[in-house]
Amino acid sequence: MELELSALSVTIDGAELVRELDLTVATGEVVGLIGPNGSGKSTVLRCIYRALAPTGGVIMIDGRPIAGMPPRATARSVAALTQDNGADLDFTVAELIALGRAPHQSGNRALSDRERRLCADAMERLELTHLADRGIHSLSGGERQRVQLARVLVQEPRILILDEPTNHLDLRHQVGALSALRGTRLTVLVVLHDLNLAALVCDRLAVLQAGRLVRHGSPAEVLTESLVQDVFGIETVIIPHPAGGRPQLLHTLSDPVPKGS
Ligand SMILES: Nc1ncnc2c1ncn2[C@@H]1O[C@H](COP(=O)(O)OP(=O)(O)OP(=O)(O)O)[C@@H](O)[C@H]1O
Repeated sequence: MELELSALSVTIDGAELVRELDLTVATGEVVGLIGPNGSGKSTVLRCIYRALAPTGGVIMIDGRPIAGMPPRATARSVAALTQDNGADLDFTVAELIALGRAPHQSGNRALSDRERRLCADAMERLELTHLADRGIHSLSGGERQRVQLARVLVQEPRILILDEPTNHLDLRHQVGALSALRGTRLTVLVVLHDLNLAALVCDRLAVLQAGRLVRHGSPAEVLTESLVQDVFGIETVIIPHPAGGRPQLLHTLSDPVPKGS
């Protein structure tokens, strides 16, 4: 399924949070949305999973505007892992993951054998099987984030919208989760702050600055030292990864201000 944003704009209380954004994510492509804090990344995602109505432009799935689709139909195609996925109720891990099947169910039907296998596979893939009966509120931040990832995977969406899906994960789980993402062959739009991981996992990157798309293209086209300086305001050295050649950033800390100055 293809996701297309055309002239997407969001204005709230006179502030233009997103301006005339054009972006297409082709079927099976992983596109990373990057940019500094407050540049509008989550606002764009919120429009796609319909938590926010854009004030201009159109969002289309396979050429059909989502604004006219029944919410349940959108929920069957689009799964979102957001910054505010916190579960209020103290579900167990197994129960919360099974909730991913809700858009496919009617009434209180029990999970089918296939659906139970799907949940068990997702728990295994994200190393959660041993936590199946634990309450969500007793988990660490990283464990909870892996549960939410398992929930969106069992939803079997065609399009995945992910807002910083790895920000609570340790390095091994970050690499594991993003490797799993590449293996899903889903259409993915993902916000990532770690530009090195974004360069490794994404087919293309789109850079937002103050609500505008300022650059998009392959990681090698986008991640240049001048772009990082202009958009993020830091000096960095960019080298090709020894395996595969994707750009990787080497940071330098600024000199500390001498004491007494
Ligand atoms: N409902 C709202 N009313 C007013 N301003 C808002 C609202 N929602 C978001 N904003 C502002 O819009 C800007 C973009 O917010 P957004 O959350 O999209 O940024 P972001 O790029 O995802 O940032 P971060 O990297 O910090 O998560 C921010 O300045 C934010 O304060």
